[in-house]
Amino acid sequence: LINYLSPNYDQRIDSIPNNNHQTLTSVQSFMTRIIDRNPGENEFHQAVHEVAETIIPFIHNKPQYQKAKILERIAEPERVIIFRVPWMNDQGEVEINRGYRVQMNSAIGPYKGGLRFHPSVNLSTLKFLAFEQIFKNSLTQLPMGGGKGGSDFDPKGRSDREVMFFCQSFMTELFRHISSDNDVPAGDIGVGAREIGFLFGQYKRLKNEFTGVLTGKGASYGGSLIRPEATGYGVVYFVEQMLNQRRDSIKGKRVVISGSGNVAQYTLEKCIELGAKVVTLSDSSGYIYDEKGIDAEKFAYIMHLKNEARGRINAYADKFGCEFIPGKSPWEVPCDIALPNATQNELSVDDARLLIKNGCMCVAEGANMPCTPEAIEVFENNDILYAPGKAANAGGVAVSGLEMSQNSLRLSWSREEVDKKLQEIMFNIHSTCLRYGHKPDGRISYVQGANIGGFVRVADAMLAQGLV
Ligand SMILES: NC(=O)C1=CN([C@@H]2O[C@H](COP(=O)(O)OP(=O)(O)OC[C@H]3O[C@@H](n4cnc5c(N)ncnc54)[C@H](O)[C@@H]3O)[C@@H](O)[C@H]2O)C=CC1
Ligand SMILES: O=C(O)CCC(=O)C(=O)O
Repeated sequence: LINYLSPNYDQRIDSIPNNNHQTLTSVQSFMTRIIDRNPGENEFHQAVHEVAETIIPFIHNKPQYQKAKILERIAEPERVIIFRVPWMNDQGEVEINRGYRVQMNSAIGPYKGGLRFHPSVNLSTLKFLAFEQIFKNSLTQLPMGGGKGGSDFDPKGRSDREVMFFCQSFMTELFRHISSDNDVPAGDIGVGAREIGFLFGQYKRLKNEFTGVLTGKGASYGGSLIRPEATGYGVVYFVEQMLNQRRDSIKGKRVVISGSGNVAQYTLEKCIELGAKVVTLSDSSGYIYDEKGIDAEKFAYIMHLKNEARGRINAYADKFGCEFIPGKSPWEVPCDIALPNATQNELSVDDARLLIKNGCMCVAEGANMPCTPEAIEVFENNDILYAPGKAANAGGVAVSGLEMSQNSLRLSWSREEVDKKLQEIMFNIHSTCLRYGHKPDGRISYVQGANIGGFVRVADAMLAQGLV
C-alpha cells in the first residue's frame, strides 16, 4: 500500500470535491482489502488504486453506490479462467504455456478486451488490464463489458507454423468460454492480424459456425476497416481535442513516441498526416532518434520491418543513418508531446520530470498504464495536458465495437464511415472527461474525468441489475 501513497497524497486528495480525512481513510482501507485479497498482484493494485482515489470521493455523498458496494464488486472479477496450453515446436518438442481469460464485468455488454501473448503475462497484468477495460469500454458508450486474456507464450522468434500450432491449442480450450454474445476477444501485445486469423480459424472449426467472436479480423473475413489503425488514430484525435482546449493544435509539434507495434505505427501515421514531426520510436532493445523526422516513406519501411520481417528497431537506424540508443526509452529527447505506446510502467517519475524540463506540454497514453502513479502526479501538478489510456487509447476497442455491430448486421461500412464514427467517439470521450474532470481550482483532470465518466454508466447498470 505504501508504494502507492506518495508524499503529498493528502494535498492531492484534498483537491477533490466532497473530500475530507474520512475519504483518505476510506481509500486506504479499501486498498488494504484489495491487497489482502489479491496478494502480490502489484499492477492490479496500481490500477485499482488510481480509480479508487477518484471514485471514493465521488461516491462520498452517493449512498446508493456505497450500500450496493459497487466499487468493491467492480474490483472483483466475475470469472477467471486459467488453462494449460500444450503444443509442439518445430524441433518436435512439447512446450507448455499457460492461458488466461479474465471476465471482469458484464454489466453493460459482453466481456470485451484483447489477448496478450508475452512472456511477462501473469494474472496481475491481465486483471489490471481487464479492470481498466471496464471503464474504457464504458467511455465509448458502446455496449461492451470488460475482459482481457492471453498467455505467457512469446511469439518473438517463432515460425508462423509454431505460432499457428500455439494459437490452435490456445483456442481449443478458450472456445468453450467465449461467443459473440458473451465474450469477444481481440489483439493486444503480441497478438496481431496473423494470430487473430489462426485463432478465428480454430474457433470456426470447433464450433462449426461463422460469427463475430473475435475482432481485429482481416477485412476479407469480417474485420472492420480502420480497426488496425483505430487505437493510434484515436490517440491523435484525442490529443488534438486536448490541444484545441488551449487553442492549439498538433500541427508543427515535435512528438516523441515509444513502441513500434500496432499502436505506435498508426499514431505515427496520423501524426505525419496532421503535420507533426515524430522523432523517435522504440522496442524492448532501445530507441531510434531521427532528428529529420519520420516521413511517409520511412513509415512504410517500419511497417515492413515490424509486421513482415519482424525485425528489431535498430535496423531503421542502419537504413536511414540516424542514432540508435540501446537499452533506453526515448523520454530524454526534447519534445512538445510524448506518446507512450509500448507497455505498462514504461515512463517513471524521473522521466516525467525530464520531459517537463525539456518543454513537453502534453502526454497521452496509447499504451495501458504506461506512466507510473508518481509520474502522473508530476504531470497533473505541473498542468501538463495528461490523458490516461482508458480515455486516449479507447479508439481501438471502440472500432472493435463497431466491428461487432457490422458482423451482427452482416454488413461492412466504408473506411470513411468508420473513421467518422471513431472521430465522434473520441470527441465524446473527451467531452465526458471535461464534464467529470473539473477540479475546484478550475483545472481539468482527465484522470478524474475518465474514471468518473466510465464508472457512472457501469455503476448504474449494476444497480439496476440487482445483486449479481
Ligand atoms: N492493439 C490495440 O488495439 C490496443 C493496444 N493497447 C495497448 O498499447 C500497447 C501496445 O500494444 P500493441 O501496439 O497492440 O502491441 P504490439 O505487440 O503491436 O507492440 C508492442 C510494442 O511495445 C514494445 N514493447 C513491449 N514490451 C516492451 C518492453 N518491456 N519495453 C519496451 N518496449 C516494449 C514492443 O517492442 C512493440 O514495439 C499495450 O500497452 C496495449 O495494451 C491499448 C489499446 C488498444
Ligand atoms: O479491441 C478490443 O477488443 C481490445 C482492445 C484492447 O485490448 C484495449 O483497449 O486495451
